Amino acid sequence: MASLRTFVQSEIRSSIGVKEEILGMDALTEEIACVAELCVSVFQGGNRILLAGNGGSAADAQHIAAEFVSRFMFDRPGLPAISLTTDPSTVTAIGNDYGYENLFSRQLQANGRPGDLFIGISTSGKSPNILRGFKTCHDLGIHSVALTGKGGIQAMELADHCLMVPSSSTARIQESHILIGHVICAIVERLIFGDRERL
Ligand SMILES: O=C(CO)[C@@H](O)[C@H](O)[C@H](O)[C@H](O)COP(=O)(O)O
Ligand SMILES: [Zn+2]
Repeated sequence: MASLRTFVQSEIRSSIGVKEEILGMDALTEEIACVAELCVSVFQGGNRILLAGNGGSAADAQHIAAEFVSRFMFDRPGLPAISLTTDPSTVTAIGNDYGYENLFSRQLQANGRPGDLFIGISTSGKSPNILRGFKTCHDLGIHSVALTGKGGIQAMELADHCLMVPSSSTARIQESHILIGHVICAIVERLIFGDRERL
């Protein structure tokens, strides 16, 4: 059996490989920039960004919301973003009373407003609670963005924008999702608060 160090190196190589592939995809890198501009117009219009995901992607949703509300690269006023995964009372009440598949659609209906933006993160692109979230956005006039992987055709069809990482590995997709999230935060922060010359 190969040494553990060889395994570590091959995992790192595989993660870099997916990111190299994204780097070469003009349509995807263009779409990432386009989603960042959408985030700017949502915030400048006085609206909010709502994020959601399951498992590791729930952590990514919280992580990105925190970058907006607190800070990313430099000090500036907070931007309104909320992760729909972080309130155990809400999560357990909806899960228990309405079913897990309604977890995000119910919260979007309760707290989303027309002009807000929902970022649904699903590596498979098949999680029912995320897909229902996109449908609810459509009904309520909420913009929607899917962060997904190669299999995320349904998510791509339901969301207004889709950032599809060219991989079928959950871990590799998640690693690229957080990279994409950070790039979007960096662009949004600079476009709203200055420092444009560094873009
Ligand atoms: O973090 C990981 C695997 O890296 C897991 O917790 C993973 O997020 C969970 O299995 C999720 O339920 C997967 O959901 P999705 O990304 O397919 O929507
Ligand atoms: Zn994980």
